[in-house]
Amino acid sequence: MIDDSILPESDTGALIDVDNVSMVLNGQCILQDINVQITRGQTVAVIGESGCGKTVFMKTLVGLLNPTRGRVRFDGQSLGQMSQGELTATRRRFGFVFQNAALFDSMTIYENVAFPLRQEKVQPPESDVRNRVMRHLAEVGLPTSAAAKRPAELSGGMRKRVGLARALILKPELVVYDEPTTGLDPIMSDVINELILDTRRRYPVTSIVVTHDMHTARKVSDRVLMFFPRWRLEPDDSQILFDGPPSELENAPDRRVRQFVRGEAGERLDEMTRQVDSISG
Ligand SMILES: Nc1ncnc2c1ncn2[C@@H]1O[C@H](COP(=O)(O)OP(=O)(O)OP(=O)(O)O)[C@@H](O)[C@H]1O
Repeated sequence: MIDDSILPESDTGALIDVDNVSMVLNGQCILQDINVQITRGQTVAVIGESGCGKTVFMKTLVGLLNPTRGRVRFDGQSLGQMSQGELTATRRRFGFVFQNAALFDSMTIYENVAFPLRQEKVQPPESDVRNRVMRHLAEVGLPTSAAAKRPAELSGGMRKRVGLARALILKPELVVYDEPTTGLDPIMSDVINELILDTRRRYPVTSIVVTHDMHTARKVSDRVLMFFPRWRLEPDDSQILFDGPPSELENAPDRRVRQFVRGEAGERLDEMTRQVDSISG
Protein backbone atom coordinates (compact mmCIF):
# COMPACT_ATOMS: atom_id res chain seq x y z
CA MET A 1 0.00 0.00 0.00
CA ILE A 2 1.35 3.44 -0.80
CA ASP A 3 1.68 6.15 1.83
CA ASP A 4 -1.19 8.51 0.99
CA SER A 5 0.39 11.32 3.02
CA ILE A 6 2.61 11.96 0.02
CA LEU A 7 -0.37 12.62 -2.23
CA PRO A 8 -1.06 16.32 -2.76
CA GLU A 9 -3.88 17.84 -0.70
CA SER A 10 -6.76 19.06 -2.88
CA ASP A 11 -9.91 19.26 -0.85
CA THR A 12 -12.85 19.02 -3.26
CA GLY A 13 -15.38 20.16 -0.66
CA ALA A 14 -17.22 16.85 -1.02
CA LEU A 15 -18.33 14.99 2.10
CA ILE A 16 -16.79 11.84 0.61
CA ASP A 17 -13.95 12.02 -1.84
CA VAL A 18 -12.84 8.74 -3.40
CA ASP A 19 -9.58 9.68 -5.01
CA ASN A 20 -8.13 7.27 -7.57
CA VAL A 21 -8.89 4.20 -5.49
CA SER A 22 -7.84 0.70 -6.53
CA MET A 23 -8.35 -2.47 -4.56
CA VAL A 24 -6.63 -5.79 -5.08
CA LEU A 25 -7.93 -8.71 -3.01
CA ASN A 26 -6.34 -12.15 -3.13
CA GLY A 27 -4.37 -11.07 -6.18
CA GLN A 28 -7.51 -10.03 -8.07
CA CYS A 29 -8.15 -6.42 -9.02
CA ILE A 30 -11.67 -5.67 -7.79
CA LEU A 31 -11.67 -1.88 -8.09
CA GLN A 32 -9.46 0.15 -10.39
CA ASP A 33 -8.92 3.91 -10.53
CA ILE A 34 -12.23 4.85 -8.97
CA ASN A 35 -12.88 8.58 -8.63
CA VAL A 36 -16.15 9.63 -7.01
CA GLN A 37 -17.11 12.72 -5.05
CA ILE A 38 -20.29 12.66 -3.00
CA THR A 39 -21.68 15.93 -1.72
CA ARG A 40 -23.51 16.37 1.56
CA GLY A 41 -27.18 15.48 1.34
CA GLN A 42 -26.90 13.29 -1.76
CA THR A 43 -28.52 9.86 -1.89
CA VAL A 44 -26.39 7.65 -4.12
CA ALA A 45 -27.54 4.23 -5.28
CA VAL A 46 -24.74 1.80 -6.14
CA ILE A 47 -25.85 -0.83 -8.65
CA GLY A 48 -24.19 -3.44 -10.83
CA GLU A 49 -24.18 -7.19 -11.33
CA SER A 50 -23.22 -9.60 -8.58
CA GLY A 51 -19.51 -9.61 -7.85
CA CYS A 52 -18.74 -6.27 -9.56
CA GLY A 53 -17.40 -4.80 -6.31
CA LYS A 54 -20.30 -2.82 -4.83
CA THR A 55 -19.72 -4.11 -1.30
CA VAL A 56 -15.95 -3.69 -1.55
CA PHE A 57 -16.56 -0.09 -2.71
CA MET A 58 -18.95 0.54 0.17
CA LYS A 59 -16.55 -0.94 2.74
CA THR A 60 -13.71 1.17 1.34
CA LEU A 61 -15.84 4.31 1.64
CA VAL A 62 -16.32 3.81 5.37
CA GLY A 63 -12.78 2.65 6.13
CA LEU A 64 -13.63 -1.01 6.76
CA LEU A 65 -11.19 -1.88 3.96
CA ASN A 66 -8.03 0.06 3.11
CA PRO A 67 -7.53 0.70 -0.59
CA THR A 68 -4.46 -0.81 -2.19
CA ARG A 69 -3.91 2.51 -3.96
CA GLY A 70 -5.45 5.99 -3.68
CA ARG A 71 -7.38 7.38 -0.74
CA VAL A 72 -10.81 8.08 0.64
CA ARG A 73 -11.47 11.32 2.46
CA PHE A 74 -14.44 11.95 4.69
CA ASP A 75 -15.17 15.61 5.37
CA GLY A 76 -11.69 16.51 4.11
CA GLN A 77 -9.78 13.99 6.24
CA SER A 78 -8.07 10.97 4.76
CA LEU A 79 -9.35 7.77 6.42
CA GLY A 80 -6.00 6.07 5.71
CA GLN A 81 -4.13 8.64 7.76
CA MET A 82 -6.35 8.44 10.82
CA SER A 83 -5.30 6.76 14.04
CA GLN A 84 -7.55 3.92 15.27
CA GLY A 85 -9.14 6.37 17.73
CA GLU A 86 -9.84 8.95 15.02
CA LEU A 87 -11.28 6.27 12.75
CA THR A 88 -13.57 5.03 15.52
CA ALA A 89 -14.70 8.61 16.21
CA THR A 90 -15.33 9.19 12.49
CA ARG A 91 -17.31 5.94 12.20
CA ARG A 92 -19.63 7.26 14.88
CA ARG A 93 -20.72 9.77 12.26
CA PHE A 94 -21.87 6.85 10.07
CA GLY A 95 -24.98 4.72 10.38
CA PHE A 96 -25.06 1.21 8.93
CA VAL A 97 -28.19 -0.59 7.83
CA PHE A 98 -27.13 -4.17 7.17
CA GLN A 99 -28.79 -6.56 4.75
CA ASN A 100 -29.91 -8.97 7.48
CA ALA A 101 -30.54 -6.13 10.00
CA ALA A 102 -27.72 -7.64 12.18
CA LEU A 103 -29.66 -7.29 15.42
CA PHE A 104 -28.48 -8.82 18.69
CA ASP A 105 -30.77 -11.82 19.17
CA SER A 106 -30.42 -11.93 22.94
CA MET A 107 -31.41 -8.28 23.40
CA THR A 108 -34.84 -6.74 23.29
CA ILE A 109 -35.72 -4.38 20.45
CA TYR A 110 -35.44 -1.53 22.95
CA GLU A 111 -31.87 -2.51 23.85
CA ASN A 112 -30.94 -3.08 20.20
CA VAL A 113 -32.01 0.46 19.27
CA ALA A 114 -30.43 1.92 22.44
CA PHE A 115 -27.15 0.10 21.75
CA PRO A 116 -25.30 3.01 20.02
CA LEU A 117 -26.26 5.31 22.91
CA ARG A 118 -24.82 2.80 25.40
CA GLN A 119 -21.46 3.11 23.61
CA GLU A 120 -21.30 6.87 24.16
CA LYS A 121 -18.49 8.07 26.44
CA VAL A 122 -20.98 10.12 28.46
CA GLN A 123 -24.09 8.05 29.09
CA PRO A 124 -27.33 10.00 28.59
CA PRO A 125 -29.90 9.66 31.40
CA GLU A 126 -32.23 6.65 30.98
CA SER A 127 -35.25 8.94 30.49
CA ASP A 128 -33.46 10.49 27.52
CA VAL A 129 -32.52 7.04 26.14
CA ARG A 130 -36.16 5.93 26.47
CA ASN A 131 -37.48 9.04 24.69
CA ARG A 132 -35.06 8.64 21.84
CA VAL A 133 -35.59 4.89 21.41
CA MET A 134 -39.39 5.23 21.45
CA ARG A 135 -39.30 8.19 19.06
CA HIS A 136 -37.09 6.32 16.60
CA LEU A 137 -39.26 3.21 16.78
CA ALA A 138 -42.31 5.37 16.07
CA GLU A 139 -40.53 7.06 13.15
CA VAL A 140 -40.00 3.70 11.46
CA GLY A 141 -43.64 2.80 12.10
CA LEU A 142 -43.16 0.24 14.89
CA PRO A 143 -45.66 0.08 17.75
CA THR A 144 -44.59 0.71 21.35
CA SER A 145 -45.31 -2.95 22.10
CA ALA A 146 -42.40 -3.99 19.82
CA ALA A 147 -39.87 -2.52 22.27
CA ALA A 148 -40.08 -5.44 24.72
CA LYS A 149 -39.88 -8.13 22.03
CA ARG A 150 -36.82 -9.96 20.77
CA PRO A 151 -35.75 -9.94 17.10
CA ALA A 152 -36.92 -13.56 16.55
CA GLU A 153 -40.49 -12.48 17.36
CA LEU A 154 -40.58 -9.93 14.51
CA SER A 155 -41.04 -10.30 10.76
CA GLY A 156 -38.13 -9.62 8.37
CA GLY A 157 -39.59 -6.23 7.44
CA MET A 158 -39.97 -5.23 11.09
CA ARG A 159 -36.39 -6.29 11.81
CA LYS A 160 -35.15 -4.14 8.94
CA ARG A 161 -37.05 -1.20 10.42
CA VAL A 162 -35.44 -1.83 13.81
CA GLY A 163 -32.05 -1.84 12.05
CA LEU A 164 -32.93 1.52 10.50
CA ALA A 165 -34.01 2.98 13.86
CA ARG A 166 -30.72 1.83 15.41
CA ALA A 167 -28.69 3.27 12.53
CA LEU A 168 -30.36 6.66 12.86
CA ILE A 169 -30.38 7.09 16.63
CA LEU A 170 -27.08 9.01 16.68
CA LYS A 171 -28.24 11.23 13.77
CA PRO A 172 -25.39 10.11 11.49
CA GLU A 173 -24.12 12.35 8.72
CA LEU A 174 -23.72 9.35 6.44
CA VAL A 175 -26.01 6.32 6.29
CA VAL A 176 -24.95 3.23 4.36
CA TYR A 177 -27.74 0.87 3.36
CA ASP A 178 -26.65 -2.59 2.26
CA GLU A 179 -29.42 -4.21 0.21
CA PRO A 180 -32.17 -2.57 2.29
CA THR A 181 -35.07 -4.30 0.51
CA THR A 182 -33.64 -7.76 -0.24
CA GLY A 183 -36.00 -10.52 0.86
CA LEU A 184 -38.99 -8.23 1.39
CA ASP A 185 -42.33 -8.30 -0.41
CA PRO A 186 -43.04 -5.34 -2.75
CA ILE A 187 -45.18 -3.51 -0.19
CA MET A 188 -42.65 -3.85 2.63
CA SER A 189 -39.88 -2.86 0.18
CA ASP A 190 -41.79 0.31 -0.53
CA VAL A 191 -42.22 0.98 3.19
CA ILE A 192 -38.41 0.85 3.51
CA ASN A 193 -38.00 3.09 0.44
CA GLU A 194 -40.38 5.62 1.98
CA LEU A 195 -38.45 5.50 5.26
CA ILE A 196 -35.20 6.21 3.42
CA LEU A 197 -36.85 9.19 1.71
CA ASP A 198 -38.45 10.32 4.95
CA THR A 199 -35.09 10.27 6.75
CA ARG A 200 -33.65 12.52 4.05
CA ARG A 201 -36.62 14.88 4.35
CA ARG A 202 -36.14 15.15 8.10
CA TYR A 203 -32.46 16.08 8.01
CA PRO A 204 -29.66 16.55 5.47
CA VAL A 205 -28.20 13.05 5.75
CA THR A 206 -25.97 11.71 2.99
CA SER A 207 -26.86 8.16 1.95
CA ILE A 208 -25.25 5.33 0.03
CA VAL A 209 -27.66 2.59 -1.00
CA VAL A 210 -26.13 -0.62 -2.34
CA THR A 211 -28.96 -2.40 -4.09
CA HIS A 212 -30.08 -4.89 -6.72
CA ASP A 213 -33.58 -3.47 -6.55
CA MET A 214 -34.02 -1.09 -9.47
CA HIS A 215 -37.29 0.20 -8.03
CA THR A 216 -35.39 1.26 -4.89
CA ALA A 217 -32.55 2.79 -6.90
CA ARG A 218 -35.01 4.83 -8.97
CA LYS A 219 -37.21 5.86 -6.10
CA VAL A 220 -34.80 6.88 -3.35
CA SER A 221 -31.68 8.13 -5.11
CA ASP A 222 -30.77 11.35 -6.81
CA ARG A 223 -27.68 9.79 -8.29
CA VAL A 224 -26.87 6.28 -9.49
CA LEU A 225 -23.41 4.74 -9.88
CA MET A 226 -23.28 1.55 -11.92
CA PHE A 227 -20.17 -0.58 -11.51
CA PHE A 228 -19.00 -3.29 -13.90
CA PRO A 229 -16.74 -6.23 -13.02
CA ARG A 230 -13.16 -5.11 -13.60
CA TRP A 231 -12.14 -8.45 -15.12
CA ARG A 232 -14.68 -8.09 -17.92
CA LEU A 233 -13.39 -4.67 -19.05
CA GLU A 234 -10.57 -3.60 -21.32
CA PRO A 235 -7.60 -2.08 -19.43
CA ASP A 236 -8.50 1.53 -20.29
CA ASP A 237 -12.26 1.24 -19.75
CA SER A 238 -13.87 3.04 -16.82
CA GLN A 239 -15.28 0.66 -14.23
CA ILE A 240 -18.18 3.01 -13.55
CA LEU A 241 -20.46 2.64 -16.56
CA PHE A 242 -23.05 5.14 -15.40
CA ASP A 243 -22.96 8.12 -13.07
CA GLY A 244 -26.06 10.26 -13.25
CA PRO A 245 -29.65 10.77 -12.18
CA PRO A 246 -31.92 7.69 -12.18
CA SER A 247 -34.19 9.33 -14.78
CA GLU A 248 -31.38 8.92 -17.35
CA LEU A 249 -30.77 5.21 -16.75
CA GLU A 250 -33.27 3.97 -19.33
CA ASN A 251 -31.61 5.94 -22.12
CA ALA A 252 -28.02 5.63 -20.96
CA PRO A 253 -25.58 5.69 -23.88
CA ASP A 254 -23.93 2.44 -22.75
CA ARG A 255 -25.90 -0.61 -23.89
CA ARG A 256 -24.74 -2.60 -20.85
CA VAL A 257 -26.41 -0.09 -18.55
CA ARG A 258 -29.70 -0.22 -20.45
CA GLN A 259 -29.63 -4.03 -20.43
CA PHE A 260 -28.91 -4.13 -16.72
CA VAL A 261 -31.70 -1.79 -15.71
CA ARG A 262 -34.17 -3.60 -17.97
CA GLY A 263 -33.05 -6.95 -16.58
CA GLU A 264 -31.97 -8.30 -19.98
CA ALA A 265 -29.24 -10.94 -19.95
CA GLY A 266 -28.15 -10.04 -23.50
CA GLU A 267 -24.70 -11.32 -24.43
CA ARG A 268 -24.04 -12.23 -20.77
CA LEU A 269 -26.07 -15.38 -21.37
CA ASP A 270 -23.87 -16.32 -24.37
CA GLU A 271 -20.74 -15.57 -22.32
CA MET A 272 -21.89 -17.83 -19.50
CA THR A 273 -22.86 -20.59 -21.91
CA ARG A 274 -19.40 -20.39 -23.49
CA GLN A 275 -17.80 -20.57 -20.01
CA VAL A 276 -19.82 -23.68 -19.14
CA ASP A 277 -18.95 -25.24 -22.52
CA SER A 278 -15.23 -24.60 -22.02
CA ILE A 279 -15.34 -26.10 -18.48
CA SER A 280 -17.26 -29.20 -19.58
CA GLY A 281 -14.77 -29.74 -22.32
N1 LIG B 1 -12.41 -9.77 1.84
C1 LIG B 1 -12.27 -10.26 0.61
N2 LIG B 1 -11.19 -10.98 0.25
C2 LIG B 1 -11.02 -11.45 -0.99
N3 LIG B 1 -11.90 -11.23 -2.00
C3 LIG B 1 -13.00 -10.52 -1.72
C4 LIG B 1 -13.26 -10.00 -0.39
N4 LIG B 1 -14.43 -9.32 -0.43
C5 LIG B 1 -14.89 -9.44 -1.70
N5 LIG B 1 -14.04 -10.14 -2.46
C6 LIG B 1 -14.20 -10.44 -3.89
O1 LIG B 1 -14.42 -9.20 -4.55
C7 LIG B 1 -15.37 -9.35 -5.62
C8 LIG B 1 -16.46 -8.32 -5.46
O2 LIG B 1 -17.22 -8.66 -4.29
P1 LIG B 1 -18.39 -7.73 -3.75
O3 LIG B 1 -18.92 -8.41 -2.53
O4 LIG B 1 -17.92 -6.33 -3.60
O5 LIG B 1 -19.44 -7.81 -4.94
P2 LIG B 1 -20.90 -7.22 -5.00
O6 LIG B 1 -20.97 -6.39 -6.25
O7 LIG B 1 -21.24 -6.54 -3.73
O8 LIG B 1 -21.74 -8.55 -5.19
P3 LIG B 1 -23.21 -8.95 -4.70
O9 LIG B 1 -24.14 -8.10 -5.48
O10 LIG B 1 -23.33 -10.38 -5.08
O11 LIG B 1 -23.26 -8.72 -3.22
C9 LIG B 1 -15.83 -10.80 -5.56
O12 LIG B 1 -15.10 -11.51 -6.54
C10 LIG B 1 -15.46 -11.25 -4.17
O13 LIG B 1 -15.17 -12.63 -4.16
